[in-house]
Formats: sequence, structure tokens, C-alpha cells
Amino acid sequence: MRDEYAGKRILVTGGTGSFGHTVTKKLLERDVAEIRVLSRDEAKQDQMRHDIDDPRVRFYVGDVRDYLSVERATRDVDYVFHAAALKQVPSCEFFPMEAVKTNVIGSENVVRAAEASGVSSLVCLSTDKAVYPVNAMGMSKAMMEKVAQSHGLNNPNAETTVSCVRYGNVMYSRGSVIPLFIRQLKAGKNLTVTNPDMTRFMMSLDNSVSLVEFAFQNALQGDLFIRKAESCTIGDLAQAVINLFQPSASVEVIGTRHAEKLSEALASREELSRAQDMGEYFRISADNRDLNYSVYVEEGDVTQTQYSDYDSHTVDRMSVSDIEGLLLTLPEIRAELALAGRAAERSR
Ligand SMILES: O=c1ccn([C@@H]2O[C@H](COP(=O)(O)OP(=O)(O)O[C@H]3O[C@H](CO)[C@H](O)[C@H](O)[C@H]3O)[C@@H](O)[C@H]2O)c(=O)[nH]1
Repeated sequence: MRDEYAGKRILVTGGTGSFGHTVTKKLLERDVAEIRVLSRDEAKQDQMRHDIDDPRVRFYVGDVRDYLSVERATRDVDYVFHAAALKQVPSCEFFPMEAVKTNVIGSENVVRAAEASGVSSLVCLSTDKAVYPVNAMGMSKAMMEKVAQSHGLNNPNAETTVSCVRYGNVMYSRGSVIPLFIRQLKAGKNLTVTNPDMTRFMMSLDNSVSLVEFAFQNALQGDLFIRKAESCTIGDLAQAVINLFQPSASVEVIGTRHAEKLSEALASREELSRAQDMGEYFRISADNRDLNYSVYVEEGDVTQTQYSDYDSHTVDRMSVSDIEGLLLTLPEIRAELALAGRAAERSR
């Protein structure tokens, strides 16, 4: 990471999660003055305190739903990475208003507190499920993106640059399918696959941290960034995990869960038609026109010429052996293989 972090105070909301943990460790390699971790669960904070053991990390118990707790954590902070969210698709279907409270109202609290505290840059973490959303989690994240972008629209002289990044599925993140598959194999069970033809973008935690860092370094007011990514079918993902861990295991198809999509899109065709290709990344700028629509009725808008989304069904798909290779780059997978006594076997 570059030296723009030197001497700075950084707040990570949802800081005890997979992303928060990784970004905190990376930032500590730099000369940061302080990293604040804001989260609800004091037990997870205690665990992280012992794990990291660095006086530059300070823990704030609080909830993004509560403005005052966000404002307290944001005082004198330079940069904010907003990762706090409800992100499980099925549970948000049962409790959609909880998703609204955390992902929409909570995010507005973070934006307001950042501006009130004179934070210079705030990056909000979103998901591909926010594109043409069909589930409450994705809808609430889509609204978070709108809240983030409206900050610049409504505050031309804003001190805080607010940007968003969209992730695909972060491999091995807490509560996701890869650790579940490994637990099932360890317990001698079959892998439960919802629909083998379902496709998802797969990204490593390290790539997701790089995406946030890229956004942080390049963001203009209201920008949204995505990282180009490869996808795979869930059937192939399950097969890759089986090949690595337990070749005699098999798959049980359980059917699609509540409100799942067959594929995900990291960017819609409407967004792609105004996206800037930045190599590994796309920048999607906010629509910065004002509310004076009569002008646009006269002038028209001729820029919408893109016909396909950036979709996990149509981008390059990884083969089973590609997925195995990608899985083997993850430290968690290597640790699990070592525990299972299969590391030596794999390297032969
Ligand atoms: O027992 C299971 C559970 C899940 N799946 C499948 O595995 C894929 C990934 O499922 P996850 O639960 O790991 O992830 P989701 O796609 O539902 O959502 C995840 O990815 C999102 C980004 O798209 C967000 O980051 C979100 O927080 C995170 O849970 C899906 O196709 C799902 O149907 C199975 O096959 N079997």
C-alpha cells in the first residue's frame, strides 16, 4: 500500500469481519497512526485484539444504525472503509427491514458522520447482488449505492469524497459456501449444491482489499468501481473442492434457496455504456446531471449503446482445474489441506 496512509487515522466499519480483519492487517504494515474498528460484537473485537495485538488498533463498540456511535468513531478520522452490513441473502428475505436499517439507514449514518467529521474519503462496500436486484439484501445494497452517490449530487462542496465498490463472491468469507463445503466433507457428508449450473464471480479476499484500495486512490465524488473477475459454476466449484479434499465424496442437489439468482452481474448494460475501462477495473461515474430534466428532453441522451451486462454467465468461466488452482492460492485452503494431511499429496 502507498504512503498516503502514513500518519492517518482510518475507520473500518464492520471491522471484525473477513474484510475488516484483512484490511487492518495490511494497513498496519504501513505507517498509519490509528485504525479504528467499529462493530457490534465485543467478543469478536476481543478475539481480534488478541490476534492483532497492536496499540494502533482501537476498538469501538457501536452499531451503524446508531448515528451517535458512528459519529463518535468518526471524529478526527481521515479515511473510512464502510464494510458493516447484513449480507446473507436468505436471512434478509425473512427480515428485510433489518437489511434496510443496517444497509441503508446505517450507511446514511456513515456518510453523514463522515461529512460532519471532515473525513476526506469514504469507500462503501457493495455487492453484485445490487445489480438488477431480486432479493432484499441486493435491494438494500442498491439503495446504499444510491445514498452514497446522492451525497455528491446534493452537496457540490462536500468535504468527503464518497465512492462504492462492488464485489462478487469473496472466496472463503465467513458464512459462505466454500467453508461450508469443507465442513461438510470433514463431517463425512455429501456437498449440498443448490443448482450446479448457477454461476458466481469468485474473488479472493486479497483482491477485494485491492479493489477498495484502488477506489480509495482513484475515486472522484460518486464513483463506483468494479474489478474484472472470472466466474464459475457452483457444480464446478463443488467438484474442485472434492478433488482437493475428498475425491470419494459426492454432491447432493438441494435446489435454489430463497431469492437466489441463477447468475450475477457486476455491472448492468446501462452502467457499462458509461463505464471507463481502467485495465483491471471499471470506473462507473455517478450520473451528475441535475434535476432540470427539461434540458435533457430537448437534448436527448444518445450514449446508451451497450447491450449486455457484465454477467457471471457470459464472462470467461474457470474450468475445474482453474478453480482448484485459485483455491490453492488461499491461505485458509492450504491450512485446511495441511490439517487434512493432503498438502504433501497435492504437491506431488
Ligand atoms: O449449501 C449451499 C449454499 C450455497 N450454495 C451456492 O453457492 C453459491 C454461493 O453461495 P454463498 O452463500 O457463498 O454466497 P451468495 O452468492 O449467496 O452470497 C455471497 O456473495 C455475495 C456477493 O455476491 C455477498 O458477498 C454475500 O454476502 C455472500 O453471502 C450460490 O450459488 C449458492 O446457491 C450451494 O450450492 N450450497
